[in-house]
Amino acid sequence: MPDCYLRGSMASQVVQLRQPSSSRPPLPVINLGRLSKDPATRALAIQDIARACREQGCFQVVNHGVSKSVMKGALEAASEFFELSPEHKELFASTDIRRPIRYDTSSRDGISKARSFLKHYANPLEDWVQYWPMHPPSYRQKMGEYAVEIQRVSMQLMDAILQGLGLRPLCMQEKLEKGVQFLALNNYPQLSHRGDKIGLASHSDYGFLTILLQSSPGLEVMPHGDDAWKSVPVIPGALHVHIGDHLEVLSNGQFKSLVHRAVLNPDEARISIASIHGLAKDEKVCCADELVDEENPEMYRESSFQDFLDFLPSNINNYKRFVESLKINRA
Ligand SMILES: O=C(O)CCC(=O)C(=O)O
Ligand SMILES: [Fe+2]
Repeated sequence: MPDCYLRGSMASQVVQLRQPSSSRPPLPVINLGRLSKDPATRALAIQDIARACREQGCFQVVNHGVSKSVMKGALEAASEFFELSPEHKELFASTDIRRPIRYDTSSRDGISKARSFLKHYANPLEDWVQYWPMHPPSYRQKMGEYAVEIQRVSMQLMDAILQGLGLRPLCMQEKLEKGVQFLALNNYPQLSHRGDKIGLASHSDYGFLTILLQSSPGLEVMPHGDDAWKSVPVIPGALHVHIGDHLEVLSNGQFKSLVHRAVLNPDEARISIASIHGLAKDEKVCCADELVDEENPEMYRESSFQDFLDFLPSNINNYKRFVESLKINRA
C-alpha cells in the first residue's frame, strides 16, 4: 500500500429507518447524491458512510444514480434465467470455482441450503460478457447495464470509504477500476411449512464491498459484537451495501466484515443479486500503512482474491471465514 494517504475528519447527518429493537441503532440509509454536492455536504456524507461502516458494517444507499428500470431489468433477467428449463442452466453447471461462470443448486457448495445460483465475473464487461448466458435473450444486455452501473457505484463508495478512513483514494482508484466484480445471482424457494428456514448459511464476503439487490426480504445481518440477526428491509429503489473481509484487512480492523445470511421468505420465492468488489485476482491487499502504528499493530496478513479461492475448497464445510485465517496471532 503506497504511503500517500491523509487522515481526515468530517461531521455527520444520516436518515434512519425504524427497526425492531436491537442493541444497536437502526440500519442507516444514506443519500449518495450528497457525495456530488458542495464540499461540506460531501464531507457529511462521507462521515455518515464511515460511521455506518464502523458501527454496523452495512447500510443502504438511495439516490445512487442506478435507475429503477435497470434494477428491475436485472431482477427480471435473473428470474427468467432461473425459470429456464434445466438443460439451459446445466450448460453452466459446475462446482469448479475457477470457472468464469457457474450454476449450481442446493447444498453442493457447502454453505448453501435451499438455493440455486449463477455466479460470474462482470468487470471489465467486455472480457466476461462472452461467458454469460444467451438465454433469456435479454440477459446480457440487462445484466450488463446493471453490472456497469453497480461498478460505478462501488467506485464512488470506495472513494468515500477510503476518505472516511483518512486515506487518499486516488492511490487506489486505478487498481479498483481494474478490480474484480463478481456477481452472485441467488434464487430461493418460498419457505415451506416443514422446511429449513435458512436459504444461505451465515458467512462474510471476501472482497472490499458487496452491493446487494433483493426482490423481497430475506437478507439478515449480524453487525460485529451483536448477538441477534437483523432483517434488512426492502426499500424501493435502495441498494444494500456491506463490508467484506478485504476491507477489514485494509482498515486494519477499524471496519469489520459483515456476517450475514439469507432466510427463506414465507410469502414468495426470492431473488438476490450480490455484486462483490475487490482488487484484481493476484493483487495483494494488506493493512494500510497509515493505519498501522505502535498502538495499532498490523492485525492481518496480506492476501489476494486468488488466496481466497485457494482457501475456499478446504474451508467451505467448516464455516471458517477467510478473514479469520488472515489474523496475525500476537499472543
Ligand atoms: O440472498 C441474499 O440476500 C444474500 C446473498 C449472499 O450473501 C451472497 O451471495 O453472498
Ligand atoms: Fe454474502
